[in-house]
Amino acid sequence: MHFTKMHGLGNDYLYYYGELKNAAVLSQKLSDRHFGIGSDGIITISPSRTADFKMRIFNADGSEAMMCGNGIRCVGKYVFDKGYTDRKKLIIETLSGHRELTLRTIGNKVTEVTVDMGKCIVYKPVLLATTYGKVMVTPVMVGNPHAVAFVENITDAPMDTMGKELEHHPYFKNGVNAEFVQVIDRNTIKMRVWERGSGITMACGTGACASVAAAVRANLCDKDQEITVCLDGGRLNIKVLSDGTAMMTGPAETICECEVEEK
Ligand SMILES: N[C@@H](CCC[C@H](N)C(=O)O)C(=O)O
Repeated sequence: MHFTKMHGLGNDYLYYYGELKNAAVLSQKLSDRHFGIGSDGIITISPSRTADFKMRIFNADGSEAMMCGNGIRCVGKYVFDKGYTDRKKLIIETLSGHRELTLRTIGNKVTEVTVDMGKCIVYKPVLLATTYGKVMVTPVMVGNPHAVAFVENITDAPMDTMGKELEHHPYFKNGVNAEFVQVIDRNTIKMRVWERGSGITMACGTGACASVAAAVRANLCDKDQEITVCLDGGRLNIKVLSDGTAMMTGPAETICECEVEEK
């Protein structure tokens, strides 16, 4: 089996062209950073009846996700760099609907991708009790569920305690991705994430959109403005438009090609 390991700001997945029958099991095995290749999960790419391509996302624990912001940029790079398309505007089918990509290239390689991430649905903040204390979170849907908590200092963010616990908090029936956000100024935020199904990752595209949407709701950032989101793995530019649509721009990179023998 042939996989291509790619990343968007260190959020790394193994990309496979075609359908995988045992994707959930393979994702758990291959994502293991000691006994596998090491990744935050597997993403499959295949032809679509309603769009240019279809993507499916499997977290490192084998659960299937509805959407992946860093992953969808890499899908754009994958299909263009490998010659599955020569178009620079693409529609990708995901479990949360269709998303439009605009590819930027240098030579014949994609370097950066802008994605229309669809509308972010921001809910009223809620105060949740955890073993580690109470936390105010803003629930946001970006095709997948997020809980955004604003903190004073991102370096002290309780990632593997409160973040981990929030993933399975009873308030979120299907689990949640937990983001801790420090607002630096009206154009810049810092964000760290505990991802549902994968744990701490270097970056999360949907999480970055959710964080900006929550910051706009709290009047900490402005809509229709490019906001820089600083993540452990680098920076993303996010703009939340007046109708709630998030536009995300960021890099996509290929790490290596991998041959896996099924045992
Ligand atoms: N890393 C992703 C999100 C991947 C899915 C997520 N863990 C979920 O279960 O919803 C991103 O860049 O958006």
